[in-house]
Amino acid sequence: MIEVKDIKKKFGRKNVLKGVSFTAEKGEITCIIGINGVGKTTILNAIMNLTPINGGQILMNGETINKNSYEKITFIPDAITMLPSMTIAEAMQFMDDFYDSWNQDRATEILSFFKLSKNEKINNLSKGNRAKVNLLLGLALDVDYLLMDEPFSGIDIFSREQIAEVFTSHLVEDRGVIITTHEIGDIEHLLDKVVLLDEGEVLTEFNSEEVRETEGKSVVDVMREVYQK
Ligand SMILES: Nc1ncnc2c1ncn2[C@@H]1O[C@H](COP(=O)(O)OP(=O)(O)OP(=O)(O)O)[C@@H](O)[C@H]1O
Repeated sequence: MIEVKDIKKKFGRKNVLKGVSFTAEKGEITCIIGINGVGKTTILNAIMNLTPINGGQILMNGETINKNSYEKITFIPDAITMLPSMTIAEAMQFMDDFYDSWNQDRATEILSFFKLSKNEKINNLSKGNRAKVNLLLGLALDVDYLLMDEPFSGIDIFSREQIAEVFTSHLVEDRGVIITTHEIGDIEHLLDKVVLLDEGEVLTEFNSEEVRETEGKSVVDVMREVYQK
């Protein structure tokens, strides 16, 4: 489990995170929802130790997150970080050379699932296909936790549907996934847990299935209630 406990982050005088807490379990998809600029990426960066925090704690399996923990987590940013002149095959080779946890069989499986041709240059890919390659490069690592920044943002409905399918497949089964989004749209059914952020604070954290069963409410219903207060 990843536990984010009362983390605080300031940029200059701006209090971006004012004491954010939530947990993300293995085998579940946790979604951090909030409008643009609310601090979603900052939370992921804090978990990855890419930005120093001004207070609070981040634990993984009960221990303060540390160098060893990062062998079990991967961060998939919202845009591909490989050189655009690389082919997909070259990007995969790069990952293979760089990471012990790279799983070539899984990469090949995702490649064919997305119907991507590995000789295509990243530069020449559509936005949707670039998002898929980005996802592939993260998903093919054998790690317990995947952090994904806006994996559905700005891509067409067909690519969204294909990416959504991956989230319900064995490719993420048993792993803990944290995704961020500012629009819940058609991904609601994928989520186990929802964390609603506003003005640097968590407004509520809930299990979407539970709320659906016990209160008959969708995630969007809860969002309307909480944000329109
Ligand atoms: N390195 C930085 N220096 C100064 N301010 C920053 C820095 N990084 C982020 N911020 C500010 O912190 C706030 C939160 O940014 P963040 O990128 O975490 O938001 P977000 O919720 O992920 O937004 P989006 O949905 O647009 O990606 C914003 O106001 C942003 O301008």
